[in-house]
Formats: sequence, C-alpha cells, structure tokens
Amino acid sequence: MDEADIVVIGGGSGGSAAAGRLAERGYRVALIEAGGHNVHWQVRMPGGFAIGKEGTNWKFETEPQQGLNGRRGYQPRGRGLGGSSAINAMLYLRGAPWDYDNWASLGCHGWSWDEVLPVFRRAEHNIRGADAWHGDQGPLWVSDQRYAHPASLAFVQAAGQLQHPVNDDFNGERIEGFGLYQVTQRGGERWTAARAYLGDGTPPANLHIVTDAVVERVLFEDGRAWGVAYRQGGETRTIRAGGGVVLAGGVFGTPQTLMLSGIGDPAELAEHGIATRIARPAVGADLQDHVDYVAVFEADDTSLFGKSMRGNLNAARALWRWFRKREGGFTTPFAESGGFLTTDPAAPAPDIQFHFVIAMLEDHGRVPVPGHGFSCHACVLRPESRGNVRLRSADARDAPRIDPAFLTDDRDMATLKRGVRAMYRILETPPIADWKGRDRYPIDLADDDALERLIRARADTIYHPVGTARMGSDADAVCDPQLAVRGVERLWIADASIMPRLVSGNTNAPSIMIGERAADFVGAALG
Ligand SMILES: Cc1cc2nc3c(=O)[nH]c(=O)nc-3n(C[C@H](O)[C@H](O)[C@H](O)COP(=O)(O)OP(=O)(O)OC[C@H]3O[C@@H](n4cnc5c(N)ncnc54)[C@H](O)[C@@H]3O)c2cc1C
Repeated sequence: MDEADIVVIGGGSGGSAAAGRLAERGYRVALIEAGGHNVHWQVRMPGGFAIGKEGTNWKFETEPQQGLNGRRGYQPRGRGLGGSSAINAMLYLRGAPWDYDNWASLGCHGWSWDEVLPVFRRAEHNIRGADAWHGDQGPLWVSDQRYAHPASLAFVQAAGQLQHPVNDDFNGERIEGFGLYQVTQRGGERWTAARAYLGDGTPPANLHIVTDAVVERVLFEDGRAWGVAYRQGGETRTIRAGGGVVLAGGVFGTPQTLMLSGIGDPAELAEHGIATRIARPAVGADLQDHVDYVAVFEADDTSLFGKSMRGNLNAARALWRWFRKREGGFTTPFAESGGFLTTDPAAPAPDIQFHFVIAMLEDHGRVPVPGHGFSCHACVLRPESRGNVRLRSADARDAPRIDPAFLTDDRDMATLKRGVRAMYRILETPPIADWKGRDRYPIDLADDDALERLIRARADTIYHPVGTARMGSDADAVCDPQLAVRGVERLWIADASIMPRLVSGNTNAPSIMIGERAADFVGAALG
C-alpha cells in the first residue's frame, strides 16, 4: 500500500484506539508500527512476563539521574501492536476527576472530567456492567481479577485496620481508599489496546497494518503533512496520507519523530543537522513521571510468587491451569491490590498510590531473587520535577536521550517520604504484618536523612511518563485541544505525550481515551 486517507504512526494504546475508530468511520487507515504483531502466548497470558520477551520492549535507559545518586533509570516501553499495553500490568485506572478539570483550567478546553467521562465509558466494556461511571459496550474489556493472592487481600485489610477506606471501584464515585485493581483482561487473557481496537488479529479491510517498520519522519508540502517516510527491511519507503497523519509513537517516540521532522527546539535540531520547520521548544520538554519507591520483603510462604522447588511446581501447575481454562496464578497482574492516599491535607486529590505485588521485585524484576516474598510500591502521583527527551542522533533507530529529572524538586522527595512512611504503617499492621516479611532494606523510618538516602539509592519509575508534546491553548503548546500540532496542517497526536499534567493514576486508559478523542477530532476536521 502506498496511499491511505490517514496514516497512524505507532500501534500502542493511543494509536490503536485512534486507528481503529478512524477505520470504523470508513477512512482508509494505514498503521505503521516499529515492532511485530505481539500475538505470542506470553503476551496473551497476563502473568507471561511479556515485558521480558524479545522484541516487545524498547528497554530504554535514562540519562544519569542527579536525584538518584547519578544512577541511570530503566524505562521499559512496549514495542509491537498494543505498545505498552502489551507489556503493562493491565491495571485499569483513569486518575482523579480533578486531574481533568485541572487540564481544562490550564487551557485544554473540552477536557474537563465531565467531558472525558463519556469517552472513558464509550471505550469501556466492564464486566460488572454499566452505570454512571462505567460502560459495558466498548471494545476495551475490563475485568475483575480471576485470582487474587491472600496476601494482596491482607494488604487491603491492614489498610482498613488503620481506618483507610476500602474501595472496590477506583474509577467510581471516589478514587481514595484501598482495594483490588480491575484489569484490562478478557476471559483470563491480556486485552491489549490492539486486541480491543484492531480487530484482534483480523483487522477490517480498510485498516492496513504495517509492522516491523520504523517511521523516520513526517513529510510536508506547503505546511501540510502529506505522508510518512519509514524504514522497513533495510529500505526507506514512503506512504501518502491524503487526509493527514496521526502521531502515536508514545511519550518518547512522538517527540523524536516531531524533532526528526523539523519541529522542536531550533538549537537542538541544528546540533543534529535538521532544518527547523517550526520552532517549538516544548517538543520533548515537560517530561513527568511517577517516581516510585519499592519496599521488598522476603517471606516463608511459598504460595507467593518466587524461585524455589516449590515455586517451580506452583508455576508449572499455574501454567497448566491457564492453558486449560485461562484461570489460576498466571492470570495475575502481579500488582494485585493497592490504593490511593492523600498525605498532604492541602492536596486536591490523593498524592500517593500504592501497588502491592506478590513477588520480590529487585531492579524492576530484572534481578532474580531466590526464595519467596512480596513488594510494595509507593509513588508520587503529581510530581513537580520536570525532565525532557532529546535526540541522540538524526537516525530514527537510535534511542532518544531520556532525562526524567527524578526528585530534582524537593517537593517530590517530601511527598515520597510521607508515602513510604504511610506504606510501612500499613505493612506493619495485621493481617499483612502476619505474613512475617523480612524487610530487605530496613532503616529507622524516623531518621529523615536515612530515609532520603534510601529513596535516592533505590527509587525509579513506575512506568507512567507523559507530557513531551503537551496540549494547550497557549503559544508554546505543541498541540491544541483538538490534538492538532500547532503551526502545520493535517498533523495530530494521539498518545500520552499530550498530557499537560500527569494524571493521579496509571496511564493506559487515559492514553486510550486520548486515542478515542483524536479519532473524533480528525474525523471532525476531515468531515
Ligand atoms: C512495564 C509497564 C507497566 C505499566 N503498567 C500499567 C498499568 O498496569 N496500567 C496502566 O494504566 N498503565 C500502565 N503502564 C503505562 C501505560 O501502559 C502507558 O502509559 C500507555 O500504554 C502509553 O500509551 P501510548 O499510546 O502513549 O504509547 P505506547 O502504548 O507505548 O505506544 C507507542 C507505540 O509506538 C511505536 N513506535 C514508537 N516509535 C515509533 C516509530 N518511529 N515508528 C513506528 N512505531 C513507533 C511503539 O513501538 C509503540 O508500539 C505501564 C507501562 C509499562 C511500560
């Protein structure tokens, strides 16, 4: 295919939703994705460690982080259809209503909670059925967990003992409280955005999917995007886009493609020999991410996920159950329970989120630990630190330079300290305290300096970077509230990069909501 009405770059959470919805409207859509189809059982099986499978993860590393004692952080990002929804933990969260009202107050007209809620509902197929907050007719399946480990429930009960509210729906009337997360699964399988929106292996005739193809740049004529150049099988090819181009390469891919297409900070573009088409320093700026501390505990109970003879036997049984019935331990998202807590009384919404994980997580699970145990994350929901994404070279195949600037703003450290202390209060309360976890990193929590040292030595991302092509009505914004890139015609963005502020929760459902809205805006512009 060398011509389409609309070319979508990137088949991740936002790109799948945008491409699928535009195809439903009857446009001839071409979707160009750097990775493969992601149909392997390890991607379908929720506990299949898709993140570690060859070809599914870009495995980015950050620049050395001053706020993390000079360490480099890890930035996994999904590659292949489904994008990060093919490797994520599947937790279904939208953030707090305040987040979207705040976007609107920052000039993102049309993005208040009341305006985005119908789009979340339209996207959603919640197996609990529809109500004022949920939809049950959308393509994105949202399920209750088929299996939850007793320790995950014990964590929730312990929070309840401390008078924190128990919440069985973080996307309902209120976000505060503790409970089990709902997951983007269908019938015990991971339900990626690609499975939801791209026909689950059988795309409609007017949706053409090109895989293993890295987009190099957007092509322009007279200030209008008319196509895309991409690299596939050692050759550069072009595809025409009669109606326009939608960027959905994600928080790192989208600013990279914009810069390679001449839209960015002129000084930086010049450094790489790229002629400036539009001077827009906000491209690649404003990177925000949920900085996170993980506490890790060893425990005697071998039903927790872990490496041992018993653990291998459990895994073999669980595999068999999953292959036979799509049930059992491998339907786990690993981060089974958690909660939202307001640690600063002046905060407009919860400022800390917890994820309780039924395994010991060292270095994002990349370092195997013998034995069994559990982990608990505390992350800062609305960080003040701002980082950036820059080009490493003018070659689209080179990973961009990623600098989240974690913990460079002291307010984030103060919030994270409150979060870690609150987390330990819960972990020291029965019934979770009865699991007798041995803390792998014990310190005196009353010692402020020791806590800060521990955080700087161990904190990193919990995988929600956003903001590198921010939306707004101001002259500096990268795209306008209809997601159209400012200064050119027929170019839109449909992914997490447009978020002007990080939402107070996980970012897959919000990225899908953005993709849905992009399809609306492109459809309205093209008529
Ligand atoms: C390990 C992990 C766990 C997470 N857990 C959760 C969770 O439990 N719940 C939740 O809500 N969120 C979670 N998230 C975050 C969430 O999945 C992401 O925020 C969301 O998927 C981002 O969507 P996106 O459309 O912006 O980008 P992505 O889904 O990352 O899609 C970008 C796509 O563009 C492609 N691409 C990039 N550059 C190019 C190019 N030049 N040419 C062609 N294609 C290109 C990529 O290969 C990718 O497929 C997690 C993320 C990770 C990495």
